[in-house]
Amino acid sequence: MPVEEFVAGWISGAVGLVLGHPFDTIKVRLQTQNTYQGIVDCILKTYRHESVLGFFKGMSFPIASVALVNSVLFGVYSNTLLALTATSHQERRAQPPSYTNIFIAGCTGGLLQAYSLAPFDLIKVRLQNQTEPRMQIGSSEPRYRGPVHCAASILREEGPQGLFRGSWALVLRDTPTLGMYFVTYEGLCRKYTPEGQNPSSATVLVAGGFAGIASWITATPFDVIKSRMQMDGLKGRKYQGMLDCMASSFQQEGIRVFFKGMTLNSARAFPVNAATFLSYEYLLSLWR
Ligand SMILES: CN(C)C(=N)NCCC[C@H](N)C(=O)O
Repeated sequence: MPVEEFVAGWISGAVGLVLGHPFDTIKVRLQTQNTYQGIVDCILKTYRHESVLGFFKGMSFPIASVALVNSVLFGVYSNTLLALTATSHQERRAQPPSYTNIFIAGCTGGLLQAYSLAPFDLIKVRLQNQTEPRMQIGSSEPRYRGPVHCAASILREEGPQGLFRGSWALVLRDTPTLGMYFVTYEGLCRKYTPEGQNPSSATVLVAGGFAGIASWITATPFDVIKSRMQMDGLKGRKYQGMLDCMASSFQQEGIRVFFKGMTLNSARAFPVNAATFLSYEYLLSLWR
């Protein structure tokens, strides 16, 4: 089993994560709190109340976990393609796999990624939603003192299953959309690359960026439900389950609720995934 894909997936994921985290914090707050009037209002309030540090809340745990999560995604994707087509990453330019096989491999990577991501993502969302400014004498103490305290509190108060709250919505968000992510990336690379050659850096950047946008636009409805399910349980249970969360969100806020955070998801997706694919392809070319 080629391990380079796992390592390249880890490093490229970390690069993308740091670039995209401020967008992600604003998006999570807009999806789960109804106190903001829009993107600009949320950015201004976060900055005034919590300084620039507010945008980076909840980032330490994803940085630690991106090794696992992104290497699972890229490693499983590439090794599933190897099993389906008997071609390694290097051979795939000369013998391009079918889009059906790329889709199946992407969905498999997405499914396994979702399971490894679930507890880390839940802790990230809980920390991102803490709006108390850090280290100010006299200000109220945030509920969680950091990722480890957050994980321990969830385990104590909500049990081990509490760490997997929202994981069904996460699986539904990531499985089909990651199939689409790799199909879009490969499709654009092939369209703008002469046959048998490797795509240029510019092509990789653009194809990666658009793959990110396409997948995040389609992922947004389940992303909203996932974030709400993850916040449920903090102050008692509001939803009976995923379907109840979908129905009551729809009843209270209309169809618009499923598109909350879509603009930010798309704006974040381009730079994050352009950087992710560029570093992934670059690292694999170094080890060839
Ligand atoms: C639509 N979804 C869930 C994705 N495209 N996921 C792939 C993750 C890529 C990158 N780390 C990111 O956060 O955009």
